[in-house]
Parts: sequence; structure tokens; C-alpha cells
Amino acid sequence: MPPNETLFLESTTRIQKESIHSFMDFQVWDFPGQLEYLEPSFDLEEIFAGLGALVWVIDAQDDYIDSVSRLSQTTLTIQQFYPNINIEVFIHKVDGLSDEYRTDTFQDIVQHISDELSDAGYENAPVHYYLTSIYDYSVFEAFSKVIQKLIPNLSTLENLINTLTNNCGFEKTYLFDVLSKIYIASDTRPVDMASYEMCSDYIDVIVDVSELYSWDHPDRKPKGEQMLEAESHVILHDETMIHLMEINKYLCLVSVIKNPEAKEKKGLIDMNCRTFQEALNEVFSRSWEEEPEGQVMEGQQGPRGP
Ligand SMILES: Nc1nc2c(ncn2[C@@H]2O[C@H](COP(=O)(O)OP(=O)(O)OP(=O)(O)O)[C@@H](O)[C@H]2O)c(=O)[nH]1
Repeated sequence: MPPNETLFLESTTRIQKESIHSFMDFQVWDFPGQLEYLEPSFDLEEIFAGLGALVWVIDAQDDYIDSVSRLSQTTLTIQQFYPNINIEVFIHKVDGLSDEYRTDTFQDIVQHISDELSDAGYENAPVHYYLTSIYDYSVFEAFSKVIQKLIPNLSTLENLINTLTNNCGFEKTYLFDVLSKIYIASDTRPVDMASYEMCSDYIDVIVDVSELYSWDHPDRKPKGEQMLEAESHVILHDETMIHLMEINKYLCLVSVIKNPEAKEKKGLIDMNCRTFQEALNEVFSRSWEEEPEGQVMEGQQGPRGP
């Protein structure tokens, strides 16, 4: 949804459950801000038992003291009964704040929460914080990190991407979920927002072009055998190449390549990406058989095969 359209969203009045069917199935539950779910009339087991991550959104442009103390109470309850749930705090709507005020707000919120938790005897709580806004890519980046922690075999995926990235001399590689535009894994070099944005935008371009040309036109017959997966690259004004390869129905691999020789070695790059694709689909088909245990979101299954 474009950010400007969110201005007309209606307020949430009850828990809304949204099922996501992608490389792994999970649900997102949207809670109304004022729901007193810690009251005895609510069944904690029903709410928390199947959760993999709790994402707590704090409006950084508003008075957040109340939200912060509700979060502390919730964290204490969760830590007692459901210690495997990841607690992820989005310090949200930071687009309206100056850089300096943003840092102060971040520190203030983190300090408040850790003080309240340590007053209750809970030191070094595993709470993670993100600065987010819907007016840039930060909220996608933050959600990517939240989802990545729930993926069984994440380190195997990262190792595979590292091998590909290092052997081909890529600058950065992301494995994206095409629909949500979150990246489920990347090589382990630091993420640079500009390259993430570029790769994410390139997926939009390819999806748009594919939609234009992929429908069955009665007068258009394919000339010979067609490749199942989309594959594309573009060279930007500074010679950077963005290379995209669809991996399966849900995922695509997008790489940033700075090496000027890449143009001549496109065949080699494609071949290496195909080898990566085979390895990845093999990992997925194995974890599908094994059914991972532990940190799972409600309704989540193992990653899907190709
Ligand atoms: N400036 C700014 N406004 C935002 C951002 N995210 C959401 N909003 C605005 O905040 C308002 C409320 O958004 P919702 O998503 O309905 O917030 P909510 O907390 O889920 O609200 P409830 O549904 O009442 O629980 C909307 O008008 C959004 O446009 C952001 O990152 N920056």
C-alpha cells in the first residue's frame, strides 16, 4: 500500500489475523492498540503459545510512556511463560523527527524499557530495537530482520549466498520474497540501505514487465522452449550491474555487481546463480521433510520446496 493511502485506514477494533503464504507460511496478527490482553479474561495460551515474534510498534511522534510500560509488562509475562518469543520493538514514524531528536528518542525508549525490566529483576532482556518509517525502506528492512530470525536453516542460506557472492566477486546479494519485498537472507557483509532499495525497486520493474508480457495472448505462440524463471540484469550509469534471477515461485536472488568485467561474464554469472538455485532448492526440500521445531509463528510450516 502506498504510504499516502494509509491515511485512510480504519482503526483496528479486534485482533486481525492475516495469513501469508509464501516460501514459508505464517500469520500476522494485528492487535488493537488498547486491547488489555493481560487481563484474566483473556486466554494467554491462545494468544502467545504459537507466536514466534512479538512486534511492538511505538509511535515515536506521540507520548510513548504508556506504551513503553505496557511493553515492559508484556515482556515480563512472555519471558516467564514463553521465553522463546522474540521481542522486536519498532520505534516507528521516525520520518517526522530530526536526526538528533531521533537518536535521543531511541536512547530514551531503550533506557526506559531496560530500566523497567531491570527494576523487575530482568537484566539484559533480549529485546531488539529498530527505527522505522513507512516513508522509506526502513520498515521492510526491519521486517526482514524479524522474519529472518524465524527461518530454520538461516545460517545455511547465508553460507550458500556467501559462497556465491565471494566466488563471483559480487558486492552484495539478497534473497528476496518477491511479494512482500522482505529479504529472507543475504550475504553476511553489512547491508547498505541504498543497495537494498535499488534491488527492491528492480524487483518492481521486473514484476511489472513480466505482468505485461506473460499473459496468454491468443495470437502469440512461444518460439521454442521457454525458461521457467525470469532472469534479468541492468547496468547503471556508474557501471554497476544489478542482476536478478527468479529462484522459485516465491523467491528471487538479486545481486549488486561493481566489477566492470561483469558484462562480459554474464554467462558465468548466470551459471553460478543456477548452481546456487539448485543447492537452495535442495536445502528447502530437505527442511520440508524434517519439519523444523522451536521458534515458529502460528500456522508456520517449514520452507517450501520449489
Ligand atoms: N508519519 C508517519 N505516519 C505513519 C507511519 N506509519 C503509519 N502512519 C500513520 O499513522 C496512522 C495510523 O496507522 P495505523 O496503521 O492504522 O496504526 P495502528 O497503530 O495500527 O492503529 P490502530 O489500527 O488504531 O491500532 C495512519 O494515518 C498512518 O498513515 C509512519 O511511518 N510515518
